[in-house]
Amino acid sequence: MVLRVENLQAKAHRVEILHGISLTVGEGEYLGLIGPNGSGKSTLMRMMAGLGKPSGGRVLWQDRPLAELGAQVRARQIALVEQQAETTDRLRVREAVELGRIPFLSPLRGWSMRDSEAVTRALSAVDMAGREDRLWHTLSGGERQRVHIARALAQSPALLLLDEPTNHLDIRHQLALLALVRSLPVSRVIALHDLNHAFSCDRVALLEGGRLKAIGPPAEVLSPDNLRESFGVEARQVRDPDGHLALHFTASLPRAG
Ligand SMILES: Nc1ncnc2c1ncn2[C@@H]1O[C@H](COP(=O)(O)OP(=O)(O)OP(=O)(O)O)[C@@H](O)[C@H]1O
Repeated sequence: MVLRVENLQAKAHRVEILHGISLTVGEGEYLGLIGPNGSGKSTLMRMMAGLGKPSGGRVLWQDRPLAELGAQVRARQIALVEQQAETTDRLRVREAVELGRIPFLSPLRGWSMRDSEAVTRALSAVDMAGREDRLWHTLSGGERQRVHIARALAQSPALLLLDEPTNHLDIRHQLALLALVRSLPVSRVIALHDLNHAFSCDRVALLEGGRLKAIGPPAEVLSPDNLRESFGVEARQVRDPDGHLALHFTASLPRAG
């Protein structure tokens, strides 16, 4: 296992947001994170990246408290793509992706071919290779999202944390991105709103009200009971002709109380 979250609690403005979450991320595992709006997915992602201080519990990276690792060491291991990540206006696409290599540079180790190759590979992976000279402010929302992901890929992390990475992306780029993420030989945690995408994860963690309600194989966690209780929808699992599971949503339920 690469990452262990132990009884994690987090507060914002004295209000408790995460209430004692415990889970692990295995080596090479693809873990989906689902839950309704405000259930704590982004907060948990940030804590897993070592950003933000827990109000209780801890996060361990390969059995060492994440808080004890220096920022540079952490950045060589863990990359986070946040939901509304922004960057400076005058940056070009390639420059934005080159930022992912900063954790590897030092006075003794300057920019090398290896760094350039990592940047080129990352740009191709997100289908932005032909647009590397474009200025940031001229990019569409989806193109910006792809550049952010390329920056994280250029970081060559052992753990990639993606907070709703398909936001802003058209369907072709959504599918291409999810196929890419699935194929990466590293540990990955991905927050998803499209629950059908969660079926391709190794395991799925369901958050509700800052608590871990369920974690396990997608078909178990995406059960009609869990979806009714956590999301307030009626849904059933169906198999397509190729044998893949998908959710069929039939109704949204009135709020209880
Ligand atoms: N800086 C903050 N100050 C106050 N409240 C916050 C802050 N950050 C998060 N929260 C609250 O914490 C809760 C969890 O937020 P979080 O963004 O982690 O949820 P989420 O599951 O990622 O939501 P979404 O699906 O809408 O992106 C929400 O109720 C949110 O309003």
